[in-house]
Amino acid sequence: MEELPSITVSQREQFLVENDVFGLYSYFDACDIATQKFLLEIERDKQLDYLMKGLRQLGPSFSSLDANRPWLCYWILHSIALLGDTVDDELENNTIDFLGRCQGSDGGYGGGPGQLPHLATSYAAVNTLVTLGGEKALSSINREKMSCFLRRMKDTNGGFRMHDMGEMDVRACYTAISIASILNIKDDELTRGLGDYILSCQTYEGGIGGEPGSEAHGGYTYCGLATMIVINEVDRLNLDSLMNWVVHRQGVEMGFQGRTNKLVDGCYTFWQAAPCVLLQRYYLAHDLVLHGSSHISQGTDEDHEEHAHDEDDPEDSDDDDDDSDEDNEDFEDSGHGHRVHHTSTYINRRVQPIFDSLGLQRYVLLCSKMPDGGFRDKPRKPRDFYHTCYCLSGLSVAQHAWSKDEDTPPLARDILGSYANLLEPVHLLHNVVMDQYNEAIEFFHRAA
Ligand SMILES: CC(C)=CCC/C(C)=C/CC/C(C)=C/COP(=O)(O)OP(=O)(O)O
Ligand SMILES: [Zn+2]
Repeated sequence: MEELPSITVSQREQFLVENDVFGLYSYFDACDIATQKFLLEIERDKQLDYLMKGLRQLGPSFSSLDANRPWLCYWILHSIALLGDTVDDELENNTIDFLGRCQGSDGGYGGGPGQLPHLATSYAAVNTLVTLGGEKALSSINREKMSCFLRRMKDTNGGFRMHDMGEMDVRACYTAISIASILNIKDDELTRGLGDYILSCQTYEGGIGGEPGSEAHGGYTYCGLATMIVINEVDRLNLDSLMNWVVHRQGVEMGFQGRTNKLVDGCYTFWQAAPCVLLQRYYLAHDLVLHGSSHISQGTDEDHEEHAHDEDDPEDSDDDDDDSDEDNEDFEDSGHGHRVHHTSTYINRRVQPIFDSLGLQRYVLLCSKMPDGGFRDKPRKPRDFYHTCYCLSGLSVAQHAWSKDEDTPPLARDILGSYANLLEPVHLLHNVVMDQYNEAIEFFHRAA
């Protein structure tokens, strides 16, 4: 008897995931329009309910995250901010007090009160306080001591360690430089040799690994690229190969994988889509040509139509060829508190994303979104706050990817599902919502 060809464990896992994902897409395609609309809804109330409950009280299974408590604050509060909501005064004050107790006497924030200061939890704490905003939250950060902590983490080879005697990697570089940039304490001492270190982590594939010699990975690629942009050395990277690597991480499921030959995962919606947008905007701003691609230029995105905006899309009646760049107040109320912008207003400030933005939104909304709120990695996985934060962050990046700059709002056709799905825009280098970022920058500029 002829032997069946054997498949590897990885091939089998990939096959099972594709089966689940395509099963969900086929189910969606077979539904009537009303059900489809419902399935694509972000369901803000359910999201907020899941998030608010988590911020107030977590069950015993979360004890394993005891060294990550500022991260839980950030994942939850940033998700709430992306949804355009805020917490009440009591929750806000409790969060500020709690993070104050995580702040070490020699600077930086630990994973909980009395724990060793660590760069990752310091980044989470600072981003949480920036997300809360206001005098009390922002002034609770001891900038002088944070500056000492960052200097202590700096290594002579240019990189940073995660904590005293800790490991050195691209995450540490990014978290240190993101904190320093937001708090307005970045200087030559912190940036010296940093570009050399990140450069040594770019691999033959084009992406960036965690440390020299490690495999390229989406999480580290985001960290490395964002760091190079913040320190103004991004042109030292091989940008063409980085671009090539990152766009090819979007697979047949339409979500992103973290590294070559690995499975799709909702959290990479942010870690991989943000570098795509950062690179595309950098290429556009510097008049660089993307080799091997015709769609990076100022597309009028005709093929965008085919992804089905439905009958309530106000774009359908518009003249897409109008390239007027005037702010002609050409909007209407979507009925969800958002104002829908028409193509004619913003066409010159729009671009065809270098990844399939609507496909990515479809993966997040149909495969990662859970019926009772929260988001997950992939079908059959449970929801969690990390994936909720990065699925929502990535969804926001995908929705806003059609704009050449942060000031151009998305059109209805950029958003999969109703315009009520529109999320707040994030600052791509720090992953805090734009308004909160602007407030913090102003505050720490005055504090200097
Ligand atoms: C700001 C900050 C601290 C950023 C962290 C960035 C980040 C997500 C790094 C990823 C770390 C990593 C090697 C995951 C691989 O896990 P895996 O092998 O379970 O997943 P995979 O199969 O998808 O690669
Ligand atoms: Zn994940």
